[in-house]
Amino acid sequence: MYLRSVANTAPDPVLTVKQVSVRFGSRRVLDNISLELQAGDFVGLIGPNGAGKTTLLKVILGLQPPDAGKVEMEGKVIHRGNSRVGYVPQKISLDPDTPMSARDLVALGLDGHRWGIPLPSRKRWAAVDEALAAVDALRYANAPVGKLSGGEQQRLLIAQALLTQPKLLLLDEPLSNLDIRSAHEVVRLVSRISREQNLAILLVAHDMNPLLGAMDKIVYLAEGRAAMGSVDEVVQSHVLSQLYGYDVEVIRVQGRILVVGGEAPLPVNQSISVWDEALTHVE
Ligand SMILES: Nc1ncnc2c1ncn2[C@@H]1O[C@H](COP(=O)(O)OP(=O)(O)OP(=O)(O)O)[C@@H](O)[C@H]1O
Repeated sequence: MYLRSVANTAPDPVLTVKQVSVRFGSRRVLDNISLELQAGDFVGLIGPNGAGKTTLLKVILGLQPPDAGKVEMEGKVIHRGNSRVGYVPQKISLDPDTPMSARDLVALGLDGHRWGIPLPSRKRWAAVDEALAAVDALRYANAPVGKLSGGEQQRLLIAQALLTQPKLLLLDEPLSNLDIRSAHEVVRLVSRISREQNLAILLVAHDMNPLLGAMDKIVYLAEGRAAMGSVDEVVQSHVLSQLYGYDVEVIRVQGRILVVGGEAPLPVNQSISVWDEALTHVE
């Protein structure tokens, strides 16, 4: 009886991905992927180029129907345009002369929404300013967006995605094009928002290093397969070798993690890409 009542009160995970597979032609890009995110989880979705990270985000957003499996938000099958899912796509480049203030850019998060019932003006701007405050961007709210740094622009895009008060925030490569310092600032910001708003966050990156110590869990994707757990559980030579399908080695140097390819019985360009990643890490 006790066990039953505990089971009944356990909240549904915010996001459940169940045995999802996606094929493009004869190529299986996602192969039986399962993962769960609870409220407040900050999870890094890590993997080399072409591993299927963006495809997985598209499945979660309802933009890419899976060939097998399903995705649920709080126990209900997801649908396209769910206002409870915030999404920041891969970096949009803003023309330096874009005639728009930072505040206006964030406000597009309200106007662009499919349920966009216009809020009374005062409420609307209060919501925009709240989102700007959440990402520490109020001080440049009136600045022209095109003149802001990459890190500042990234904060605005996150603020825009927060406007619909999502339960789940998907960030596709928000750290690419940022220098190390700005990347760490964005990671700290995202980690804080996740805690303060009890928001589940899935952040895509090809380099896990800026996220070490900040993410609660990692989902490592390679060759269409995924392993989820703590960094210590997942980022081990034998776990990653199983995902890649050939021997890779995990090396820890001065607090950084390198994944290097060993004898790869795969096309040369794929093994080189693993080495490239390692070389990028040591730069
Ligand atoms: N609509 C599509 N039709 C055919 N192939 C596709 C399609 N979308 C993606 N792919 C292929 O699926 C693979 C995974 O792509 P995806 O963009 O999901 O990878 P990724 O891990 O996000 O890579 P990156 O880090 O380079 O952005 C790639 O080989 C890509 O070319």
